Amino acid sequence: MTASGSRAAADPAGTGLPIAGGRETARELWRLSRGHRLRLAAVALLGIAGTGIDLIPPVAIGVLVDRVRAGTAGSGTVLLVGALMAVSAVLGTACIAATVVLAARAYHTVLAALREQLVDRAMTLPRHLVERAGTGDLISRSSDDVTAVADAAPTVIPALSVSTFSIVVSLVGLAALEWPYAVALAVVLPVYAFVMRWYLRTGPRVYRAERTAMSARAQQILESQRGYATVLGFGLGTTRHRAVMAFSWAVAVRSLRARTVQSMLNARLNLGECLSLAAVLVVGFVLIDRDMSTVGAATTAVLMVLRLLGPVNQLLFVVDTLQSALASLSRMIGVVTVPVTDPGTVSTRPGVPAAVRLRGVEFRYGGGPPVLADIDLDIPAGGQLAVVGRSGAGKTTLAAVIAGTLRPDSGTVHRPLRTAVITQEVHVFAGTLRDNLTLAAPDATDRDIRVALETTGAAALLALPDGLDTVVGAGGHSLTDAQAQLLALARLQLADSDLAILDEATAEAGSAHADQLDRSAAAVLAGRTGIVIAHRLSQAAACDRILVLDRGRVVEQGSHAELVGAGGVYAGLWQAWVAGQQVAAEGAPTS
Ligand SMILES: Nc1ncnc2c1ncn2[C@@H]1O[C@H](COP(=O)(O)OP(=O)(O)OP(=O)(O)O)[C@@H](O)[C@H]1O
Repeated sequence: MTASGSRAAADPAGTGLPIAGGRETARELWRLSRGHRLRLAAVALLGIAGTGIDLIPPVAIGVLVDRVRAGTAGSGTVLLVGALMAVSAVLGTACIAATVVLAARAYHTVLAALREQLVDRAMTLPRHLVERAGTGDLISRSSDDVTAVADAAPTVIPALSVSTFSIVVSLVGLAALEWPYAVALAVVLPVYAFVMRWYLRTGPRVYRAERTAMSARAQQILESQRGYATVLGFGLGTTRHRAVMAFSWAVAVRSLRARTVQSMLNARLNLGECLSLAAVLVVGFVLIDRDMSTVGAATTAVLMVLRLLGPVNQLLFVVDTLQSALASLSRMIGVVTVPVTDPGTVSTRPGVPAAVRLRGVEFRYGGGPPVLADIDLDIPAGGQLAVVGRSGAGKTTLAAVIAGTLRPDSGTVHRPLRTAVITQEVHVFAGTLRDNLTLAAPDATDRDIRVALETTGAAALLALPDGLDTVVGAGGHSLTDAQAQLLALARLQLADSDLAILDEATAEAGSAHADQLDRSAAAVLAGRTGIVIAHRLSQAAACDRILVLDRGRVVEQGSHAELVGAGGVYAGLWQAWVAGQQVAAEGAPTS
């Protein structure tokens, strides 16, 4: 249990889910912004206009200073300057507010689309990928990372856009005033560039380490909860507690490092601020001394720089949150951009869409020994194959490889595009009986549902307290195992897939319901290609062909009669099963 979590922490790139690179993240964001690009152009225009208007007060104050010094400032001048400042404050604020609102609309929509895609993709990720990375990683990406990006967006995006516009517009304004002022500021800018460079090198690494540690901790807690019975059964409480403590401590250490880096950023920003003001003041003094600038112009320059310091600091300050959000964003996009399937290994057979064909299939769990080897298999459209074998022979793995939830390490799998699987763990979703039945057939009418229930011998489900409106699953009416199996079979009937894979679909049945479930399974399989992972050999006998697996290899193949006649492995299993049935019948109470 501990292994997967510690591997994810030690080597996130090797065993975790993929993390998108900078280019991939930018490409995906650009793709997601489709439909909002006009709005983004409006954001840019309004931002430039707003920050431009913001320069009016420094210029007006500079003019006022010069007039006062020259003794030409009357009450009219003061009133005019005041009016200009008031108008610019109203207009500038309106423009910036519109920029922020428009940008917020754009990022909320883009983030919602990204979150939707993340959930969609998370549901269909290849199982081997999730098993290797650990579910904790996936949960952390769809919770912690989504929260980190959603929390950061309202502060980062306005700060980023307003700061960028302010810097550009102020530099142009300073150059228009007297070019040496712009040069003085430009000379100090490398200090900020240095701070930014240091931060970009340190920040992402520190934040990624913090998030990875959080993922590993989530995985530990999740595994302790899932394996609660085992933990109690083997008295592993203290060991698990220590493991969770160790992973929590790793989070604390990395969080401390992240906060230290943040404090160092603050100190360097203060240094940049002092240098900027000093540079403009010195240049102003020299220019005034040589009659190249007025005191009013120097005042304007200092006010512009003071106005600029806020946005610059804000920009560098949010780089912190921006880095953290970008790290989360690249983890979210890493999931979204996992390729949907590997077309080279699992695909539909051209010309025979409902047939199944496997050639040279080999499968290993996590690089271990082969669990399936040299599997060649043909099921014609409409044919039905039973897979039998001892426990651990590889039957479930074969079903998952054919269904496409596991990808073979080598060989090819052709299967119908529309494939549905029923596993032993039938999940009843919280919701009405109707919702549960129409999961894979959202357009089905109540009439379709009734027909499917009758065909599969599950009409008894209609007798639940509120019929199709009965709320089942967590918090609702609880179904027996046999009822849940019937529901799954009726759901599969409604989905009307070309290939149905029943993996131990009747294994949970109590003996009283076994015959009913066998009949229901036969009704579902009628008219479509079917694969039955048969533990009850009566199911195998009803199929056209039987495939016998032993330690991942096909050891026999043929019809029931052929295999019984051949006297091999299947014949032995059949004799043992028939004998077991007779003993059970003799031991059964007579009525
Ligand atoms: N997730 C997994 N990781 C590693 N090994 C696994 C995993 N799942 C199954 N195995 C191993 O693969 C082999 C085949 O397992 P599989 O469940 O496919 O057999 P099976 O024939 O369906 O067994 P059963 O009838 O008991 O369900 C077994 O040795 C099993 O321990």
